[in-house]
Amino acid sequence: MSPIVSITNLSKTYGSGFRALKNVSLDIQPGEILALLGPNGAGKTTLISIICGIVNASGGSVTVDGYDIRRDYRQTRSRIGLVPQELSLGAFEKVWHTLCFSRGLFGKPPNPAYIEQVLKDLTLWDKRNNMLMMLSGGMKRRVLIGKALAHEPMVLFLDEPTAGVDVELRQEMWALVRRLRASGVTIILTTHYIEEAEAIADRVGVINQGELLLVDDKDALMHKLGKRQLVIELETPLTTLPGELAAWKLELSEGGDKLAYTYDPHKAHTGIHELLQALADNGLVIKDVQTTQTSLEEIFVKLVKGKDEKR
Ligand SMILES: Nc1ncnc2c1ncn2[C@@H]1O[C@H](COP(=O)(O)OP(=O)(O)OP(=O)(O)O)[C@@H](O)[C@H]1O
Repeated sequence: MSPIVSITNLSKTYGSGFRALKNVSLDIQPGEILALLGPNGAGKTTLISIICGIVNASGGSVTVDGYDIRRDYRQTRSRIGLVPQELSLGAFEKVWHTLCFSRGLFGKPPNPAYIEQVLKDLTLWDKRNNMLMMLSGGMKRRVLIGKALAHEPMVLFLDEPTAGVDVELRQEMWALVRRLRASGVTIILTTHYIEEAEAIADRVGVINQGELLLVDDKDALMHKLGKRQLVIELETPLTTLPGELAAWKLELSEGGDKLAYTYDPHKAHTGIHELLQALADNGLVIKDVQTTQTSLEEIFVKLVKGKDEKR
């Protein structure tokens, strides 16, 4: 399948001389949800802004559905919907009119049935005649999504869709993103929230200081870099580990009451069965057991930190 967005060696140096993007290359496949994860100032918005034609690249190229963003700007822009970070909506405009107007800007003929569907999908239908200033923050955010969808784009960019949004609304937004994907829209979102990437992305790209450190399938990333730990709580704390347990490379907690065994859950043989047997053979009585999985957050922090330390 050809990528819907293809980014090749993209660079951006702002007028101040600051290099916000350094040779970024990335292919985005139709129908996927890609999360671009990175700390403040990593270059995420710059990347999106270049693809949407708001910022000019200093080098490299981008195609959308096979069209070049510079040469075929109108073709590419009409295929893209952008939901910006900031709420930038007129106060007195009505919801329905906002979406219809936005559609018109792209030269698309009116399609009330489509706009109705978008508003229903965004659960804004009963607010269609409300002025924007009468809406809650969460509703305004959904109007921004509706505006971005009004011209039927193939690719939707969401810049920090849930920044400053409460937990309930965040879950609602995630469900909405999934529904949009199911309707065939490719979604690229930027986020600081690792749990957001973990919850909805098919692939995760990590950006730091203008560089794309990696892009990988979310599950593969967790699989490759994630580790699982079995934490065993003992009835009686230990001062030292019995030599017979050396093979498991256990970590003994400070108080001596917990043993941590790190293993690969994807291996046919994890060694847990033998470990439990060896504990019993050494007269160690287990009080409790617990398993923990490295989160995407830990993986992300390790990646970004590792890169910073090399500088
Ligand atoms: N117009 C500009 N002129 C100069 N530097 C800029 C300009 N716009 C952005 N930058 C710088 O480029 C870097 C990347 O900014 P960008 O907004 O792309 O980051 P981001 O990853 O989206 O950050 P955040 O998560 O905080 O939104 C930052 O250091 C920023 O200060």
